Amino acid sequence: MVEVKINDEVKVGGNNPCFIIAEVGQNHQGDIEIAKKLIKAAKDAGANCVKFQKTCLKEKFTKKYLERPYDNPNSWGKTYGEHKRHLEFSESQYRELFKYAHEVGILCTASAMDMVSFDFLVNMKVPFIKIGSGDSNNLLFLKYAASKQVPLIISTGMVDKSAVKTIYDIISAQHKNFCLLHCISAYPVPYEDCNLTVIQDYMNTFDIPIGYSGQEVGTAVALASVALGAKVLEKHITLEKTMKGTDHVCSLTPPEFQQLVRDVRVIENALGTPIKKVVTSEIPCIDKLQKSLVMGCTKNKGEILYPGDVKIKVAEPKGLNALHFEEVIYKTLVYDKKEDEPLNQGDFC
Ligand SMILES: CC(=O)N[C@H](C=O)[C@@H](O)[C@H](O)[C@H](O)COP(=O)(O)O
Ligand SMILES: C=C(OP(=O)(O)O)C(=O)O
Repeated sequence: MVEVKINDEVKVGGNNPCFIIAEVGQNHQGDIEIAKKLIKAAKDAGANCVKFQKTCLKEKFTKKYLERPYDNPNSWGKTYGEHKRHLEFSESQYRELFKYAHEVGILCTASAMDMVSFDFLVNMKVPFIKIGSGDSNNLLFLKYAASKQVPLIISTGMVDKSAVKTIYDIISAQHKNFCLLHCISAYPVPYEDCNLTVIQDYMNTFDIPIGYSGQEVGTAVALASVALGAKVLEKHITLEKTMKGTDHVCSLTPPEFQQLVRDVRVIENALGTPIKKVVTSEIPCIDKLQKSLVMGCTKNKGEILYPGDVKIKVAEPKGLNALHFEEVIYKTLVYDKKEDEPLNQGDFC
Protein backbone atom coordinates (compact mmCIF):
# COMPACT_ATOMS: atom_id res chain seq x y z
CA MET A 1 0.00 0.00 0.00
CA VAL A 2 1.23 3.48 -0.86
CA GLU A 3 2.54 5.49 2.09
CA VAL A 4 3.17 9.19 2.33
CA LYS A 5 6.33 10.17 4.14
CA ILE A 6 5.65 13.11 6.44
CA ASN A 7 9.12 12.93 8.01
CA ASP A 8 11.64 10.25 9.03
CA GLU A 9 9.38 8.99 11.83
CA VAL A 10 5.89 9.64 10.50
CA LYS A 11 4.28 7.90 7.54
CA VAL A 12 0.66 8.08 6.48
CA GLY A 13 -1.37 5.40 4.75
CA GLY A 14 -0.60 1.71 4.36
CA ASN A 15 -0.81 -0.03 7.69
CA ASN A 16 0.10 3.09 9.66
CA PRO A 17 -2.40 4.37 12.22
CA CYS A 18 -4.77 7.09 11.07
CA PHE A 19 -2.96 10.43 11.11
CA ILE A 20 -5.14 12.76 13.19
CA ILE A 21 -4.93 16.50 12.56
CA ALA A 22 -6.34 18.96 15.08
CA GLU A 23 -7.33 21.90 12.92
CA VAL A 24 -7.02 25.15 14.87
CA GLY A 25 -7.72 27.06 11.67
CA GLN A 26 -8.80 30.44 12.97
CA ASN A 27 -10.30 29.23 16.26
CA HIS A 28 -7.46 31.09 18.02
CA GLN A 29 -9.47 34.33 17.67
CA GLY A 30 -6.28 36.11 16.56
CA ASP A 31 -4.79 35.61 20.03
CA ILE A 32 -1.44 33.83 20.18
CA GLU A 33 -2.00 32.69 23.76
CA ILE A 34 -5.22 30.92 22.73
CA ALA A 35 -3.31 29.45 19.79
CA LYS A 36 -0.72 28.05 22.19
CA LYS A 37 -3.43 26.65 24.45
CA LEU A 38 -4.91 24.91 21.41
CA ILE A 39 -1.51 23.47 20.43
CA LYS A 40 -1.14 22.09 23.95
CA ALA A 41 -4.72 20.80 23.95
CA ALA A 42 -4.11 19.03 20.62
CA LYS A 43 -0.99 17.39 22.02
CA ASP A 44 -2.77 16.36 25.25
CA ALA A 45 -5.68 14.96 23.25
CA GLY A 46 -3.28 12.67 21.40
CA ALA A 47 -3.55 14.31 17.96
CA ASN A 48 -0.64 13.60 15.60
CA CYS A 49 -0.50 17.13 14.30
CA VAL A 50 -1.91 20.59 14.91
CA LYS A 51 -2.71 22.87 12.00
CA PHE A 52 -3.32 26.55 11.30
CA GLN A 53 -4.34 28.47 8.17
CA LYS A 54 -1.73 30.77 6.67
CA THR A 55 -3.02 33.48 4.38
CA CYS A 56 -1.44 36.37 2.52
CA LEU A 57 -4.60 38.44 2.30
CA LYS A 58 -3.77 40.43 -0.82
CA GLU A 59 -2.70 37.25 -2.57
CA LYS A 60 -5.82 35.30 -1.67
CA PHE A 61 -8.50 38.00 -1.96
CA THR A 62 -9.20 40.85 -4.36
CA LYS A 63 -9.16 44.39 -2.93
CA LYS A 64 -12.90 44.65 -3.50
CA TYR A 65 -13.56 41.39 -1.67
CA LEU A 66 -11.56 42.61 1.33
CA GLU A 67 -13.61 45.83 1.37
CA ARG A 68 -16.86 43.84 1.38
CA PRO A 69 -18.94 44.45 4.54
CA TYR A 70 -18.79 41.44 6.85
CA ASP A 71 -21.58 42.16 9.24
CA ASN A 72 -22.44 39.05 11.21
CA PRO A 73 -22.01 37.72 14.76
CA ASN A 74 -18.79 35.89 13.78
CA SER A 75 -17.11 38.94 12.32
CA TRP A 76 -14.00 40.58 13.82
CA GLY A 77 -14.36 43.76 11.74
CA LYS A 78 -16.70 45.85 9.64
CA THR A 79 -15.24 44.53 6.38
CA TYR A 80 -14.03 41.06 5.43
CA GLY A 81 -10.51 42.48 5.22
CA GLU A 82 -10.63 43.83 8.78
CA HIS A 83 -12.07 40.51 9.95
CA LYS A 84 -9.33 38.49 8.26
CA ARG A 85 -6.53 40.85 9.36
CA HIS A 86 -7.63 40.35 12.96
CA LEU A 87 -7.37 36.57 12.53
CA GLU A 88 -4.07 36.44 10.64
CA PHE A 89 -0.82 35.84 12.54
CA SER A 90 2.36 37.45 11.30
CA GLU A 91 5.30 35.39 10.07
CA SER A 92 7.15 35.97 13.33
CA GLN A 93 4.09 34.85 15.30
CA TYR A 94 4.03 31.70 13.13
CA ARG A 95 7.67 31.10 13.96
CA GLU A 96 6.80 31.43 17.66
CA LEU A 97 3.92 28.97 17.27
CA PHE A 98 6.03 26.41 15.39
CA LYS A 99 8.72 26.73 18.07
CA TYR A 100 6.13 26.28 20.81
CA ALA A 101 4.67 23.18 19.10
CA HIS A 102 8.18 21.77 18.81
CA GLU A 103 8.70 22.30 22.57
CA VAL A 104 5.34 20.71 23.33
CA GLY A 105 6.24 17.79 21.06
CA ILE A 106 3.59 17.86 18.36
CA LEU A 107 3.93 18.23 14.59
CA CYS A 108 2.68 21.61 13.48
CA THR A 109 1.85 22.96 10.06
CA ALA A 110 -0.66 25.13 8.24
CA SER A 111 -2.81 25.24 5.19
CA ALA A 112 -1.27 27.42 2.52
CA MET A 113 -4.19 29.55 1.40
CA ASP A 114 -2.17 31.00 -1.51
CA MET A 115 1.23 30.68 -3.21
CA VAL A 116 2.95 33.29 -1.04
CA SER A 117 1.90 31.42 2.08
CA PHE A 118 2.99 28.16 0.45
CA ASP A 119 6.50 29.53 -0.03
CA PHE A 120 6.59 30.73 3.58
CA LEU A 121 5.63 27.27 4.82
CA VAL A 122 8.21 25.60 2.58
CA ASN A 123 10.85 27.91 4.08
CA MET A 124 9.61 27.05 7.55
CA LYS A 125 10.27 23.39 6.73
CA VAL A 126 6.87 22.26 8.00
CA PRO A 127 6.38 18.47 7.87
CA PHE A 128 3.76 18.77 5.12
CA ILE A 129 1.57 21.44 3.62
CA LYS A 130 -2.20 21.27 3.61
CA ILE A 131 -4.12 22.65 0.67
CA GLY A 132 -7.69 23.34 1.73
CA SER A 133 -10.86 23.04 -0.29
CA GLY A 134 -10.71 26.75 -1.15
CA ASP A 135 -8.03 25.74 -3.66
CA SER A 136 -9.57 22.53 -4.97
CA ASN A 137 -10.33 24.39 -8.23
CA ASN A 138 -7.05 26.33 -8.26
CA LEU A 139 -5.13 24.20 -10.74
CA LEU A 140 -2.41 26.80 -11.12
CA PHE A 141 -1.64 26.69 -7.41
CA LEU A 142 -1.87 22.89 -7.32
CA LYS A 143 0.68 22.64 -10.16
CA TYR A 144 2.96 25.05 -8.32
CA ALA A 145 2.60 23.12 -5.05
CA ALA A 146 3.29 19.80 -6.79
CA SER A 147 6.47 21.19 -8.37
CA LYS A 148 7.91 21.96 -4.91
CA GLN A 149 8.17 18.26 -4.05
CA VAL A 150 6.90 18.59 -0.48
CA PRO A 151 4.38 16.23 1.12
CA LEU A 152 0.84 17.50 0.55
CA ILE A 153 -2.53 16.81 2.11
CA ILE A 154 -5.26 18.12 -0.16
CA SER A 155 -8.94 18.59 0.64
CA THR A 156 -11.58 18.16 -2.00
CA GLY A 157 -14.62 20.14 -0.83
CA MET A 158 -16.65 22.24 -3.28
CA VAL A 159 -15.76 20.21 -6.41
CA ASP A 160 -16.97 17.02 -8.06
CA LYS A 161 -15.15 13.78 -8.84
CA SER A 162 -13.84 14.89 -12.22
CA ALA A 163 -12.05 17.84 -10.59
CA VAL A 164 -10.66 15.49 -7.93
CA LYS A 165 -9.25 13.31 -10.72
CA THR A 166 -7.64 16.41 -12.20
CA ILE A 167 -6.08 17.25 -8.83
CA TYR A 168 -4.77 13.69 -8.62
CA ASP A 169 -3.32 13.87 -12.14
CA ILE A 170 -1.64 17.22 -11.51
CA ILE A 171 0.10 16.16 -8.31
CA SER A 172 0.92 12.59 -9.30
CA ALA A 173 2.60 13.85 -12.47
CA GLN A 174 5.23 15.26 -10.06
CA HIS A 175 5.22 12.84 -7.12
CA LYS A 176 3.06 10.48 -5.07
CA ASN A 177 3.82 11.99 -1.69
CA PHE A 178 0.30 13.26 -1.14
CA CYS A 179 -3.10 12.32 0.30
CA LEU A 180 -6.57 13.35 -0.77
CA LEU A 181 -9.20 14.12 1.83
CA HIS A 182 -12.90 13.80 1.19
CA CYS A 183 -14.49 16.98 2.44
CA ILE A 184 -17.78 18.82 2.29
CA SER A 185 -17.33 22.54 2.83
CA ALA A 186 -20.27 23.63 4.96
CA TYR A 187 -20.09 24.95 8.53
CA PRO A 188 -21.53 22.71 9.86
CA VAL A 189 -22.19 20.01 7.24
CA PRO A 190 -25.70 18.50 7.54
CA TYR A 191 -25.19 14.79 8.21
CA GLU A 192 -27.12 13.80 5.09
CA ASP A 193 -24.58 15.76 2.99
CA CYS A 194 -21.47 14.08 4.42
CA ASN A 195 -21.58 11.36 1.70
CA LEU A 196 -19.00 9.44 3.61
CA THR A 197 -18.93 6.53 1.17
CA VAL A 198 -17.06 8.82 -1.21
CA ILE A 199 -14.06 7.75 0.86
CA GLN A 200 -14.44 4.21 -0.49
CA ASP A 201 -14.83 5.52 -4.03
CA TYR A 202 -11.61 7.52 -3.65
CA MET A 203 -9.88 4.43 -2.24
CA ASN A 204 -10.98 2.45 -5.29
CA THR A 205 -9.94 5.18 -7.71
CA PHE A 206 -6.65 6.51 -6.34
CA ASP A 207 -3.47 4.66 -5.31
CA ILE A 208 -2.64 7.10 -2.51
CA PRO A 209 -3.81 7.38 1.11
CA ILE A 210 -7.33 8.76 1.45
CA GLY A 211 -8.64 10.67 4.45
CA TYR A 212 -11.49 12.78 5.68
CA SER A 213 -11.76 16.41 6.74
CA GLY A 214 -14.98 16.71 8.73
CA GLN A 215 -16.93 19.90 9.23
CA GLU A 216 -19.99 18.21 10.71
CA VAL A 217 -20.99 18.44 14.38
CA GLY A 218 -19.71 15.77 16.78
CA THR A 219 -17.48 12.76 16.35
CA ALA A 220 -19.75 10.00 14.98
CA VAL A 221 -19.15 10.74 11.30
CA ALA A 222 -15.41 11.15 11.80
CA LEU A 223 -15.26 7.79 13.56
CA ALA A 224 -17.22 6.18 10.74
CA SER A 225 -14.73 7.62 8.26
CA VAL A 226 -11.94 5.71 9.99
CA ALA A 227 -14.01 2.52 9.90
CA LEU A 228 -14.39 3.10 6.15
CA GLY A 229 -10.64 3.36 5.73
CA ALA A 230 -9.67 7.03 6.23
CA LYS A 231 -5.92 7.20 6.85
CA VAL A 232 -5.96 10.91 7.69
CA LEU A 233 -8.62 12.53 9.84
CA GLU A 234 -8.94 16.25 10.31
CA LYS A 235 -11.36 17.90 12.74
CA HIS A 236 -11.45 21.45 14.07
CA ILE A 237 -10.50 21.98 17.69
CA THR A 238 -11.73 24.82 19.92
CA LEU A 239 -11.41 25.84 23.54
CA GLU A 240 -15.11 26.66 23.65
CA LYS A 241 -17.81 26.06 21.05
CA THR A 242 -19.70 29.22 21.97
CA MET A 243 -16.74 31.46 21.09
CA LYS A 244 -17.13 33.96 18.26
CA GLY A 245 -16.10 32.57 14.86
CA THR A 246 -17.52 30.62 11.94
CA ASP A 247 -15.88 27.27 12.72
CA HIS A 248 -16.42 26.84 16.49
CA VAL A 249 -19.82 25.22 15.97
CA CYS A 250 -18.34 22.31 14.01
CA SER A 251 -15.28 21.99 16.28
CA LEU A 252 -14.49 19.64 19.13
CA THR A 253 -13.52 20.77 22.61
CA PRO A 254 -10.28 19.32 24.05
CA PRO A 255 -12.09 16.54 25.99
CA GLU A 256 -14.12 15.69 22.88
CA PHE A 257 -10.97 15.61 20.76
CA GLN A 258 -9.31 13.34 23.30
CA GLN A 259 -12.31 11.00 23.14
CA LEU A 260 -12.16 11.10 19.33
CA VAL A 261 -8.52 10.04 19.32
CA ARG A 262 -9.22 7.27 21.84
CA ASP A 263 -12.18 6.01 19.82
CA VAL A 264 -10.22 6.11 16.54
CA ARG A 265 -7.54 3.93 18.11
CA VAL A 266 -10.19 1.52 19.43
CA ILE A 267 -11.76 1.30 15.96
CA GLU A 268 -8.41 0.68 14.27
CA ASN A 269 -7.65 -2.05 16.76
CA ALA A 270 -11.10 -3.53 16.28
CA LEU A 271 -10.96 -3.52 12.47
CA GLY A 272 -8.48 -6.39 12.74
CA THR A 273 -8.45 -9.00 9.99
CA PRO A 274 -11.05 -9.84 7.34
CA ILE A 275 -10.32 -13.53 7.97
CA LYS A 276 -13.21 -14.90 10.05
CA LYS A 277 -11.78 -17.35 12.54
CA VAL A 278 -12.34 -18.44 16.10
CA VAL A 279 -10.21 -16.25 18.34
CA THR A 280 -8.66 -17.09 21.69
CA SER A 281 -10.87 -14.68 23.63
CA GLU A 282 -13.92 -16.70 22.53
CA ILE A 283 -12.71 -19.90 24.21
CA PRO A 284 -14.37 -19.22 27.59
CA CYS A 285 -17.71 -18.63 25.85
CA ILE A 286 -17.23 -21.73 23.69
CA ASP A 287 -16.57 -23.74 26.86
CA LYS A 288 -19.55 -22.24 28.63
CA LEU A 289 -22.28 -21.81 26.02
CA GLN A 290 -21.47 -23.41 22.67
CA LYS A 291 -23.79 -26.24 21.80
CA SER A 292 -22.74 -29.80 21.02
CA LEU A 293 -24.27 -33.12 20.02
CA VAL A 294 -25.96 -35.19 22.72
CA MET A 295 -28.32 -38.14 22.76
CA GLY A 296 -31.98 -37.14 22.49
CA CYS A 297 -33.03 -40.48 24.01
CA THR A 298 -31.51 -43.65 25.44
CA LYS A 299 -30.33 -46.09 22.74
CA ASN A 300 -28.25 -49.24 22.66
CA LYS A 301 -25.12 -50.35 20.83
CA GLY A 302 -25.99 -51.46 17.26
CA GLU A 303 -28.97 -49.11 16.92
CA ILE A 304 -29.14 -46.47 14.19
CA LEU A 305 -29.19 -42.77 15.09
CA TYR A 306 -32.23 -41.21 13.41
CA PRO A 307 -32.62 -37.40 13.21
CA GLY A 308 -34.84 -37.23 16.32
CA ASP A 309 -32.34 -39.29 18.35
CA VAL A 310 -29.66 -36.59 18.35
CA LYS A 311 -30.13 -33.26 20.09
CA ILE A 312 -28.11 -30.08 20.09
CA LYS A 313 -27.59 -28.70 23.60
CA VAL A 314 -25.19 -26.89 25.85
CA ALA A 315 -23.67 -29.89 27.60
CA GLU A 316 -21.17 -30.87 30.26
CA PRO A 317 -19.05 -32.64 29.23
CA LYS A 318 -19.31 -31.45 25.64
CA GLY A 319 -19.99 -33.71 22.70
CA LEU A 320 -19.01 -33.19 19.08
CA ASN A 321 -19.41 -29.65 17.77
CA ALA A 322 -23.03 -29.26 16.67
CA LEU A 323 -21.80 -28.39 13.16
CA HIS A 324 -21.24 -32.17 12.73
CA PHE A 325 -24.97 -33.02 13.18
CA GLU A 326 -25.50 -34.25 9.59
CA GLU A 327 -22.45 -36.54 9.76
CA VAL A 328 -23.86 -38.42 12.77
CA ILE A 329 -27.36 -39.12 11.45
CA TYR A 330 -27.99 -42.71 10.21
CA LYS A 331 -24.75 -43.93 11.79
CA THR A 332 -24.77 -46.99 14.08
CA LEU A 333 -23.98 -46.67 17.80
CA VAL A 334 -20.99 -48.71 18.97
CA TYR A 335 -21.84 -48.12 22.68
CA ASP A 336 -24.99 -47.97 24.75
CA LYS A 337 -25.92 -44.33 25.25
CA LYS A 338 -28.25 -42.62 27.73
CA GLU A 339 -30.42 -39.55 27.03
CA ASP A 340 -28.37 -36.28 27.28
CA GLU A 341 -25.02 -38.12 27.10
CA PRO A 342 -22.58 -36.35 24.75
CA LEU A 343 -21.94 -37.90 21.35
CA ASN A 344 -18.29 -38.09 20.38
CA GLN A 345 -16.22 -39.36 17.48
CA GLY A 346 -15.85 -43.08 18.08
CA ASP A 347 -19.36 -43.47 19.55
CA PHE A 348 -20.73 -44.48 16.11
CA CYS A 349 -19.64 -46.02 12.85
C1 LIG B 1 -13.00 26.70 2.70
C2 LIG B 1 -12.17 27.08 3.88
O1 LIG B 1 -11.25 27.85 3.77
N1 LIG B 1 -12.47 26.50 5.03
C3 LIG B 1 -11.71 26.64 6.26
C4 LIG B 1 -11.41 25.30 6.79
O2 LIG B 1 -12.25 24.53 7.23
C5 LIG B 1 -12.49 27.44 7.29
O3 LIG B 1 -11.82 27.37 8.50
C6 LIG B 1 -12.63 28.88 6.83
O4 LIG B 1 -11.39 29.52 6.88
C7 LIG B 1 -13.59 29.59 7.74
O5 LIG B 1 -14.81 28.92 7.80
C8 LIG B 1 -13.82 30.99 7.20
O6 LIG B 1 -14.64 31.69 8.09
P1 LIG B 1 -14.73 33.28 7.99
O7 LIG B 1 -15.08 33.57 6.57
O8 LIG B 1 -15.77 33.70 8.95
O9 LIG B 1 -13.37 33.86 8.35
C1 LIG C 1 -10.02 24.79 4.15
C2 LIG C 1 -9.27 23.92 4.77
O1 LIG C 1 -9.53 22.64 4.93
P1 LIG C 1 -10.78 21.74 4.48
O2 LIG C 1 -11.10 22.08 3.08
O3 LIG C 1 -10.28 20.37 4.70
O4 LIG C 1 -11.87 22.09 5.42
C3 LIG C 1 -7.98 24.29 5.35
O5 LIG C 1 -7.26 23.38 5.76
O6 LIG C 1 -7.68 25.45 5.38
